[in-house]
Amino acid sequence: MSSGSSSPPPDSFKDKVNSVGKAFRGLDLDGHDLPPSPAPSSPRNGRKYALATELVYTESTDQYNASSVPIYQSATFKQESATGGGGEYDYTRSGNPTRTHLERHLAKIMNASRALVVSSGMGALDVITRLLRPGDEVVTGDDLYGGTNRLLKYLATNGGIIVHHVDTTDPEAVRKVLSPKTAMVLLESPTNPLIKIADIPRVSSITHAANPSAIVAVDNTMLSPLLQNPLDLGADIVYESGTKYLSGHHDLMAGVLAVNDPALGEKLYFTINASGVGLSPFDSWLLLRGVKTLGVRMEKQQSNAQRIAVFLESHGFKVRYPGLRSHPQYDLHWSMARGAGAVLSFETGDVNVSERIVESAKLWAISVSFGCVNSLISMPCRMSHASIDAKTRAERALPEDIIRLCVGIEDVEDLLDDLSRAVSYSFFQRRFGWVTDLYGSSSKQAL
Ligand SMILES: Cc1ncc(COP(=O)(O)O)c(C=O)c1O
Ligand SMILES: N[C@@H](CCSC[C@H](N)C(=O)O)C(=O)O
Repeated sequence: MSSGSSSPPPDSFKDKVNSVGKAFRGLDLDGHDLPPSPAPSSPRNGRKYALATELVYTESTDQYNASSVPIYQSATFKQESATGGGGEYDYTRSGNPTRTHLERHLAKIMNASRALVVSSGMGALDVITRLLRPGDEVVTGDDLYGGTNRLLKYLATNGGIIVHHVDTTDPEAVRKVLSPKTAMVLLESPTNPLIKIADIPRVSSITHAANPSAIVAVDNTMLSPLLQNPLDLGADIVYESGTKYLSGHHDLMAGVLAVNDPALGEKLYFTINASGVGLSPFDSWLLLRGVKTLGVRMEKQQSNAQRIAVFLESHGFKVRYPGLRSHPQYDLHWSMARGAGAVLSFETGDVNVSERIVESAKLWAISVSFGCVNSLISMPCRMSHASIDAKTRAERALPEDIIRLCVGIEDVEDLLDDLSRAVSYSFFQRRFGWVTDLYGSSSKQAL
């Protein structure tokens, strides 16, 4: 149902689900939904195997060859002398063996010479923004995660940084605001939640041409290193929220930064040590454990997401997902990435209907975040992006009725069945408001 439409979707949702299901099982959707040739992964930094293998494979550094790297739950490390002689570590804020093991593993997967892990995705962005000085200019998107927007707004208000929000799907729009004062271009691709795609190679090259010292930083949270490696596409820094796909179970908060320039890596490390945001040993261990299953999780999450996107689109909804040919930047996306991820959004044309859908779905938890094994449903304008004020949301054309789905690894028929019932019920309710108890009486808690 595209924005503004008022007619409800067809009644026989379950039948439609089944017919879409049959078609998809045969992967017979006129080639619409399979990428022609996904961007290749370019193995570097000693990687010997395919990425899915490298995710699992880690060299043991443990004296007992433990299969699972130990959690060095120690704040301090004894030294051999008072004059600085001693081991590699002195204090966990400065470095910890469990964290180092994770960082080396991530550097390999992210095609980086150095990766660093911190206490959250926002912590990673904060470390990056410490590279800025008052008077510097930042160019970024007009669709951004709400927390990113909030931190940039804070820096613009309190830190003397000038922030330009432009449509980063248009490299010319970026070029127009570049100046000798541009210190950073900050991209999300795909964006959260409008799933807009930036041409990372093009934006990187025009940025570096305009100002060789400007840094291109890319937030890769929406895809993970399994599906896209921005450092290979011209970016100087890639960062992501490890809270999402990398960990995959919503049981920790983490942020990851990766670079290929050693001097830049040192600057970032300096801030992490100076400000004390390095990831704890236990969370480092948990994240390492999560990363090992990224390949299988992502495979299932993406195939589920594809089915759901096709289903919604086949019922007339405006669906934003780079796995659909209808995505306006489908070819660009697949020239940079090896998958579409498992986050999609769609509009209903009516905020109340959207709210009803979100609240009626039982299997889909109403929750912020994404990349987790269980499926989530949310209304960004009320939740993850509520910190962007309503006026700004309207100026940036963020639809109030937009629903974001973050698809997990459940049985896809269950997900489709639950979603289609929630959708049918909500449109039915809008049309015949006097029927109140057909479906909504069983709350999520009843599950
Ligand atoms: C695209 C994106 N970047 C960064 C973040 C920040 O990550 P974290 O919640 O781990 O701080 C989030 C979500 O929170 C996000 O969606
Ligand atoms: N209350 C939090 C909301 C976190 S949103 C998390 C995630 N990035 C998402 O997009 O769902 C906040 O204000 O930061």
